[in-house]
Amino acid sequence: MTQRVAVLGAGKIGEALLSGMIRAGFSPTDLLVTTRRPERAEELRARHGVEAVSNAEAAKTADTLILTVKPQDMGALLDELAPHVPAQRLVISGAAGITTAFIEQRLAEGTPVVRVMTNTPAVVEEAMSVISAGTHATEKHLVHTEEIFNAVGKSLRVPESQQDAATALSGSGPAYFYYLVEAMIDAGILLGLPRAQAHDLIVQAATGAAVMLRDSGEHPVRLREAVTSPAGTTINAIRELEKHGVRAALIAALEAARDRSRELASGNG
Ligand SMILES: NC(=O)C1=CN([C@@H]2O[C@H](COP(=O)(O)OP(=O)(O)OC[C@H]3O[C@@H](n4cnc5c(N)ncnc54)[C@H](O)[C@@H]3O)[C@@H](O)[C@H]2O)C=CC1
Ligand SMILES: O=C(O)[C@@H]1CCC=N1
Repeated sequence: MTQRVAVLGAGKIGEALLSGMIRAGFSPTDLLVTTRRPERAEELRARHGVEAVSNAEAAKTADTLILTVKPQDMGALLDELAPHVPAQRLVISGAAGITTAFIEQRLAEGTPVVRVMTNTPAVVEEAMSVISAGTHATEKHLVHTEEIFNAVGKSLRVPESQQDAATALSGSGPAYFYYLVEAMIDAGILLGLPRAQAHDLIVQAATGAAVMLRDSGEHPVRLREAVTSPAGTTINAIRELEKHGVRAALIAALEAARDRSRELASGNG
């Protein structure tokens, strides 16, 4: 049986998911999107061949609803959807912080809800999507959610109590790496390299390091030790990183992201 999937609030994450699903073999005719602006709907139609409908129409006709609006917009969207979502529709939330309980309280009793935290590498099928079941979501609902999110990368099931931490690690994670790359490009400029060259050197170093982290089976400490020669260059850099508290800064940063995810649970921003 064909399953219709609707992406409600198709912005950056919604479109990344949509395009990944289509590349993975979902038919655009089985996909619906909703947007706030008509121009955005037209853009998505032109790029992906998907139909844009109202939120109420999506709720009535799709078997699975994926909500990819900002946490602060979730309450209003759920209020709009509530009269139209038939019992037993699978509702998947992709919003940071918003709990399955928040959604369950606003929809019909017994609605299966799944919470997912994915990330932007979905656009290159390298997402990490962290999945948790709400009160009424069954194994079948989790498997269906995995089918969707595995189209754009890897997935992992976790208890919902770990979602805020997962958001801090993998949801926001790409931003930390971009930030580090940006800072290292600046360092290249300081050392006298042209910007384009500094960019290429650091991006390739990052890509190589990422592939080794993923494929070598080695612990990151071992990989770093292999780069760090006695009385060599790398240890001088590491000493500066330690002196400036970079490890402690990263731990504090991720803790702050986790705390913000918890705050967003209220849906009030
Ligand atoms: N950007 C990221 O790296 C990640 C974002 N997320 C989560 O994904 C969600 C979306 O984030 P982005 O895609 O970055 O934001 P975005 O702003 O690009 O997309 C949200 C879209 O929802 C639309 N929208 C809002 N209310 C609507 C309504 N009532 N009906 C129809 N459309 C509506 C907005 O017009 C916008 O286009 C957020 O909840 C965020 O926490 C999750 C993982 C990573
Ligand atoms: O910054 C945010 O709130 C979203 C959620 C995870 C990544 N971006």
